[in-house]
Amino acid sequence: MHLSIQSLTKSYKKQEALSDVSMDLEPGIYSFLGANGSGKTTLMRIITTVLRPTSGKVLLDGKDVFGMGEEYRTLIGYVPQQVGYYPSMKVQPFLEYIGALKGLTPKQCKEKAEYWLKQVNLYDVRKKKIKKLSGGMKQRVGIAQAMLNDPKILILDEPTAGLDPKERIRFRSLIANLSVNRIVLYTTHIASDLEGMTDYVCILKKGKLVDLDRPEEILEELKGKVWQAYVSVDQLDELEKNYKVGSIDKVSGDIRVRIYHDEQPIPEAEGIEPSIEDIYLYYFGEEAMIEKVS
Ligand SMILES: Nc1ncnc2c1ncn2[C@@H]1O[C@H](COP(=O)(O)OP(=O)(O)OP(=O)(O)O)[C@@H](O)[C@H]1O
Repeated sequence: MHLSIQSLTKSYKKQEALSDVSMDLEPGIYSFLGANGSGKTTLMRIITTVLRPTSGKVLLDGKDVFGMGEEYRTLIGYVPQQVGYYPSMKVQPFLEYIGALKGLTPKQCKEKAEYWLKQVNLYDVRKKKIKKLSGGMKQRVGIAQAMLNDPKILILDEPTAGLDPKERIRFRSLIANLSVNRIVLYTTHIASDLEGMTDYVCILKKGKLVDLDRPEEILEELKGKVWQAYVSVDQLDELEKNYKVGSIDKVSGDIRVRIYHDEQPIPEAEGIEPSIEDIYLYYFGEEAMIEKVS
């Protein structure tokens, strides 16, 4: 299975949300990292065919997915960013209802609902109302409903938003299990979501794909560009004006900062090994700082 995204561009009236994005995807996990408004949701919605691009194509094994209709939609499982999921319905009846909408027989609906409830570890709460579940549980209901027809392409938009650290870990292992023989795409703006969970990182910035590589390759690219220094408050102000600065903390009275720059920014800065958290700050330092201030 091969999903080819070719020169996708999407313009909304005045705004270009995606600009000439191309990539080739094989089974595995792809995480799309980007600041707010970088075009992640727009790209996911085009891949699901919910949204048409202004130009460009999405091909599955050489066929244009917009011409495949139902044949393509049965291969797709989509977990959108915010879903209501009928709060007063109980978990299993909800899944069976979605199964029916997807064209499964009543017997298949029951079997598939029970199978996926076990897979996502929700079997014990199958008789509870959806509104009574935690954020992480609702997220898993979303995954179960997307998996009912065994899609070959699973798309999750911001699946870890609102999850606590334990739920995030659970989510990671669930996704790792699901990615065998499937293309799994998920969007995030949380760098730690990449840790030990993704095969490829796709970095979207202002609608453009600026990098697509294995996380270890991206870390390799950052080598020599991540610096650490101990500074005073005045120096910190100065640094923030001139450089991308991240993870500021106090260490026995001094302020420890990480600075992202292709060359040594100040003489007292020492080069350090890049970590997964640095990927986000390196690419989106400016936006991260704006978010912090606003
Ligand atoms: N229906 C729309 N009409 C007009 N502009 C839109 C529409 N949907 C998205 N945009 C704009 O397109 C750009 C990309 O939006 P998109 O939702 O794809 O980004 P995102 O990376 O998913 O952001 P977020 O993390 O905030 O969800 C943004 O500037 C957004 O304001």
